[in-house]
Amino acid sequence: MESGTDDQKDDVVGMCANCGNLAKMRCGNCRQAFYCKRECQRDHWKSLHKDQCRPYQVLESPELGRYIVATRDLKAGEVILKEEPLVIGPKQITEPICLGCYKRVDGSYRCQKCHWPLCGPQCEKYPDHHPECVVGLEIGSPIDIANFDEPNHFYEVVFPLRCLALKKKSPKKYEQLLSLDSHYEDRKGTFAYQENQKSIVNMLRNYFFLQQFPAEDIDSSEKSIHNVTGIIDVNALELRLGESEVNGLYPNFAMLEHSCTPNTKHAFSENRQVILKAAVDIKRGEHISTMYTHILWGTSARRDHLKHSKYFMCTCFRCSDPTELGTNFSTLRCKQCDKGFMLSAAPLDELADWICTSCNTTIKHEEVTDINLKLGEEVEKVLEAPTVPQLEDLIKRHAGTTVHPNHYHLFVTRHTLLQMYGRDPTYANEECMKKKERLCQDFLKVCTALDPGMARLAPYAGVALYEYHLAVLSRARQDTEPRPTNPAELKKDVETAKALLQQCIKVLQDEPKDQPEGQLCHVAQQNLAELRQWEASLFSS
Ligand SMILES: C[S@@+](CC[C@H](N)C(=O)[O-])C[C@H]1O[C@@H](n2cnc3c(N)ncnc32)[C@H](O)[C@@H]1O
Repeated sequence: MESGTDDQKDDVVGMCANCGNLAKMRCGNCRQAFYCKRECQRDHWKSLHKDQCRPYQVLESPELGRYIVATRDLKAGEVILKEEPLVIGPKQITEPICLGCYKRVDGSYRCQKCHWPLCGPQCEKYPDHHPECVVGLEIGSPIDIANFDEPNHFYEVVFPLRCLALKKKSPKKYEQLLSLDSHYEDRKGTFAYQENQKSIVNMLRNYFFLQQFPAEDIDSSEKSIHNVTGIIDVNALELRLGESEVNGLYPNFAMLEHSCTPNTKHAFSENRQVILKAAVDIKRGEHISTMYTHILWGTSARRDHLKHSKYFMCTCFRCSDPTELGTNFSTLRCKQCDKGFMLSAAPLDELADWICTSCNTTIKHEEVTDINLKLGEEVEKVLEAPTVPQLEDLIKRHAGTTVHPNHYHLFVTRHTLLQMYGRDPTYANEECMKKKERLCQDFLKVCTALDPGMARLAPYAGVALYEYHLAVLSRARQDTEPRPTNPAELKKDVETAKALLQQCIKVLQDEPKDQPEGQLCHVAQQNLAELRQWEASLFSS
């Protein structure tokens, strides 16, 4: 059914998309197509517009290249885009997986034609597997995989090969793929380029003899292969499947620009369509963004990652603000005075000094990098086999002397600690549960400041909301034996626990059902039903 016409009246007129007459009405969904009358809209919807109607348009600027803006106001949760992948395949570094269904393999079955490990005969038939099967079959080079527990370098060629094979299989898709940004010139001579030369370009050309295939079927020049690996690195999306992670290229999604406070989130359907939703309300004309890097990294780590993997320096609102939206996610303590904090004097200049907010002492950026590296190493070591006393000690020591309590290295440490209180009976007493509650509150405040729409922090916030409800409930349960001493307080706690579970479910509802976050959402739903029953039994008479 076609979308309605736009009720928002403005004075803009255009040409009817159906008959070419002067028109004042617009399609209510995209606000781009004009119509002179309802019948024209209906006819145009059926003939063309149904496949083209979308609430955004692609624009271009010298700073961003192509990017996307909303053509009408979008509500949080609204679907902006649904799209099939052009091509899908293993990530560059992966343990051996089936090239048909992407489950882990143990080597007990090999494709009868090409000898790539698969799950069984049924997976030989998947069209995804066709390109490497044809190449393997024609050339007969051995697929020499013996260890099935560690990443294997053979898989590095599969995704680029599948991209190159589109030339013959689907020239239109190949054209779409080649229209994506590869940053070929920026990549030339870089470490990634040199590594790809060995592991992908030489492998495809010399081991799989790609040049022997007709040029009209497959591009096998060094430049073409590098170009395709650049397109993958710059544009591919990661899909988490049950047993593995794979990459997919989605050409419309690839037009989204990066922001460190993205206004969209995305998920994948069972048939691997990407579904992009607004994470917050987006106004007409606003840029629509996603996030290419890690939201829980500090500014210099994020910008460095974007510079080396996506070839641009981020200048977004969060990167430009030395306090990172008031969270102090990268802030250090001043070693000269005991009250000041050190912030970058110019966060968009990676070489800038850092300056104390209280005594104006400055330090060099190298010293900041050094402090972060050392703290990162310490945190990583403790998180290998964390205990409550170790985590408490680490946070107390560093929050008191080295970094701001919200510093990103301590933030992930807190996320582990808030889950540990209450699990181990030694750390489940009243005092520990109070600490758990406070930790969850502080953690969620930072989550909300960094990512108001929970575009990326949903898994973290979902866990914190769930743990917070556990802390509140543990207090509530203490007051029920043999009968509530303070029914008003008890009621308040039960209400709070219910609200936290509801929020947890809302935050996690789009998470994949086969991943821990999706499973936690299910547990929270069950807990909420049980809690309602308990509440009814408590206050029934
Ligand atoms: C996935 S592509 C996005 C589409 C791309 N602009 C195009 O025209 O094909 C990623 C590339 O877009 C550019 N880009 C994306 N977000 C940006 C941002 N916030 N600032 C500057 N450049 C950005 C960078 O060149 C980046 O490597």
